[in-house]
Amino acid sequence: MRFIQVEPAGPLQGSISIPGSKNSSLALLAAACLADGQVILEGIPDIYDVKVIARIGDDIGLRLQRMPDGSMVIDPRYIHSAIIDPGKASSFRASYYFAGALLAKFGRVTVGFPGGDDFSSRPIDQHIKAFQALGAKVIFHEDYYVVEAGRLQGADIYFDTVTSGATINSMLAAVRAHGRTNLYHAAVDPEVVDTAAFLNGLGAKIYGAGTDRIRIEGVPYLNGGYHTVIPDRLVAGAFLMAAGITRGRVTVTDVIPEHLGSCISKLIEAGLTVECTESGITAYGTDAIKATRIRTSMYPGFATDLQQPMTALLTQARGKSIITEKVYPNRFNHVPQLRRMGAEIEVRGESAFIRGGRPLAGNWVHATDVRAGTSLILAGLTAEGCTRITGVEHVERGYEDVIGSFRSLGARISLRDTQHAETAEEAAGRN
Ligand SMILES: CC(=O)N[C@H]1[C@@H](OP(=O)(O)OP(=O)(O)OC[C@H]2O[C@@H](n3ccc(=O)[nH]c3=O)[C@H](O)[C@@H]2O)O[C@H](CO)[C@@H](O)[C@@H]1O
Ligand SMILES: C=C(OP(=O)(O)O)C(=O)O
Repeated sequence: MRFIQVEPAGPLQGSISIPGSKNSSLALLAAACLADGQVILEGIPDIYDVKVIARIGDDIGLRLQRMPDGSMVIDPRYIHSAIIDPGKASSFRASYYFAGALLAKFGRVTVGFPGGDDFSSRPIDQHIKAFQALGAKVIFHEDYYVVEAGRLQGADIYFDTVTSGATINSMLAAVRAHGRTNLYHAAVDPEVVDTAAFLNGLGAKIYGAGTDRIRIEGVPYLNGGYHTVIPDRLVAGAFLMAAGITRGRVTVTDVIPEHLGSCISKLIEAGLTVECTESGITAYGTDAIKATRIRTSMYPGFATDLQQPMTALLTQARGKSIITEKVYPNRFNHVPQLRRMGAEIEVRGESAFIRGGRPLAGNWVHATDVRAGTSLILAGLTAEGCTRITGVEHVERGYEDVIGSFRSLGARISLRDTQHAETAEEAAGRN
């Protein structure tokens, strides 16, 4: 069994370039299916979820090629099937985008139910409602669903809740529908804006992305094109928090600081000094991290995906912090693991009450999901002794070269295997 080993190494220092956003990339790769020509995407991270999409591509005829410069060339012209294998679909969340993206071209799409991080119920009722509003019929089976439509017809769609996934999926389905679609109560996340920008670059007519009302005028075809994915604000935020928990100094480069507005503001509230340039952010840790209160919400609020590393940081803040999880009220799987390291955290309802300022101690802990993994790595960076984190596959869903990145900042972190409890470097040295 693989595990990540983290040992104390003092303050993290240095600068790190942030890869493309996981959540945007997953939407863009599915959106590329809508094109009628070749697409080049720059900045797609090398993560597990992207590898699964490549395997889905092999099944359905979507050609994906990683070039030596890291860009991805995607050719959707040879797609011959709109059946997404349930096993592959359920191994990540964003498989639902294939439903929206393939519907207009094929008229019938079969997709397994979405997987991804399992921290509570994650309904897709708003995706279904949008497909139905556009004239599609949705049929549910035990481990997959079928969406079919003779011809998609533009419609007015009022979301019952703000959802980035359903907003993006509705854009995908509506972009080649007949006539106008209006999305009301739409999510304003950067990933929504990025997907709209990509599609508009191919010739789509999407207006208002980034506001809560998006208008889409359907077009009969889309060209090929080129696009660079936005940087991963969630990876960037976690590195800034790592500066905080180790009392170090970390600069994240190639980011869009505006995407991290609520995160930066909370880090300052917690006592960190944060400096921004046009495309970089530097966080300076402090010996006196302050307790604070967080309520997660959809963008531009404090992201639920940054809640877990922030929980780790607040274990080191003197006093009582309260984190209230409004997006996924049960998303506290990291808390029992942090408690195994000595953190004093109590979860009541949708809130975690943290009595901070206690030293943490290394232990065997399990990453139940991608951000739980980051939370535990951060905790391990400040803990006494050795922290060993299992569930590496979850971390790999969201982070490209997590080991190399933290090491470049001075962390003592390695990927190991219980079967051969030595690192690749140690093995190389031995031979
Ligand atoms: C692949 C991807 O991009 N994942 C992100 C996406 O997930 P995901 O797309 O699943 O999240 P959404 O933005 O859709 O969810 C936001 C809220 O809407 C609710 N909801 C959503 C859809 C629906 O049909 N019905 C419904 O009630 C959810 O339960 C949640 O409370 O946004 C989440 C919220 O920022 C992030 O944590 C995930 O990292
Ligand atoms: C919840 C997350 O991912 P997914 O929606 O892909 O499960 C995440 O990235 O934190």
